[in-house]
Amino acid sequence: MVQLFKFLLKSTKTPARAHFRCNFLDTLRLTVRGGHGGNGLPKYGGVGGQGGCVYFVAKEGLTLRKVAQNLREKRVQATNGEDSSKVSIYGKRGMDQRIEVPLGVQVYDEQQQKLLADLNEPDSSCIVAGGGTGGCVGNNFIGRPGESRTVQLDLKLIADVGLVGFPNAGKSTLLKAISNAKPKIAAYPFTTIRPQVGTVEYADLRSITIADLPGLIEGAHANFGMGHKFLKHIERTRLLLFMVDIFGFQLSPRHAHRDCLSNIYALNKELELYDPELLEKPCVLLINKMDKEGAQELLLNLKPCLTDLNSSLSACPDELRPNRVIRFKHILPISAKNSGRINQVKQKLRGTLDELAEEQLITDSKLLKEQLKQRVGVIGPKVT
Ligand SMILES: Nc1nc2c(ncn2[C@@H]2O[C@H](COP(=O)(O)OP(=O)(O)OP(=O)(O)O)[C@@H](O)[C@H]2O)c(=O)[nH]1
Repeated sequence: MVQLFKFLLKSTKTPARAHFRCNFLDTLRLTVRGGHGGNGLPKYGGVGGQGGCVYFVAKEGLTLRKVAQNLREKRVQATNGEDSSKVSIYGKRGMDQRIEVPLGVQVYDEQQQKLLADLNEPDSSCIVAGGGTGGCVGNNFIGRPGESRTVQLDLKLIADVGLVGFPNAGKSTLLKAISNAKPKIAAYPFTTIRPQVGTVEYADLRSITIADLPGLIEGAHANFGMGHKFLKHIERTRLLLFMVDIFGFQLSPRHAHRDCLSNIYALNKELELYDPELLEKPCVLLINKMDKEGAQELLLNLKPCLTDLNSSLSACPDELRPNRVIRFKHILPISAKNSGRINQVKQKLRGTLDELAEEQLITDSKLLKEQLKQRVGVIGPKVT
């Protein structure tokens, strides 16, 4: 009986709505310190060992949560250099501290508000706290302290496609239908409370990654809802996939109902307010829930506006009107729930990404040719 009561009391202690707590960690603060330089030995001209340094290495498949679990104290210190001695005139160098961090991490110096490194290549590394120099003639044989700073690790997901849309548009349903991801789907807004990444596979064994970036609502730029907490992840995507509900969206009874066209402008505006450069990326628009009754009629009315979003801008409410309207490469009406036209979405995404890669290749080769020409101009025979 006592055991039963103990169990019941224990179970009531579990915080309510545990599934709402976001396990996704995308920032982490660490204090790092390089090792102190060892002291020299003036009598014999001995030099102290240099302090070890702290450095980060980017690794695929790691999460910031894992890093945080491994470094519970959030403090990393490299070991000190050894003092010079009669038996070892040159003191041993201190041991370096190697910290593996997830790929896509940006490292900021908290005090100086300065970007120290952008680790977006596998195995790329950066020294975040150098070791102090060992004692020698130059410093009166007194070892110097190592660098010390507080760094902020800011993780930005790297995905080919960024999926953006207001809550309940059907983003998770699409992600589930198109990729290997298993997101939670429900008929209420904010079901997805952290970014989800899925991989889409193609018959030629190539694959692309799609990140569902939730929490975007009208006014997110003014920090409404989750604000732009997750929108930062979009910066590293190559293609933006917008999704809207053909029937529009209403956040709550207190908010106005926005029709599909207003939602397209509202998404455009939110992204523009966050970073206008995002609108330079190739964009694809999906109009979802086409299986529902009345959807075809709505689409028919919407079609003239979709073909020229600029000319319909005058009908857009002032607060939603963007300065620059997105030019969508493709606009596809779909039904994510019934997998209607999902294959077409897959092909369009792949086609657009392939085109983008080709353009990049051409620009790169042009740049390379230009650099070669310049180099030949400097070291090659002079052309008269
Ligand atoms: N009829 C119909 N319903 C759909 C379709 N796609 C999604 N839904 C429904 O719309 C609701 C919301 O879908 P989600 O996939 O959770 O939407 P979401 O955009 O991920 O929503 P958040 O998690 O709030 O960001 C669910 O009840 C889905 O079953 C569709 O093509 N047709």
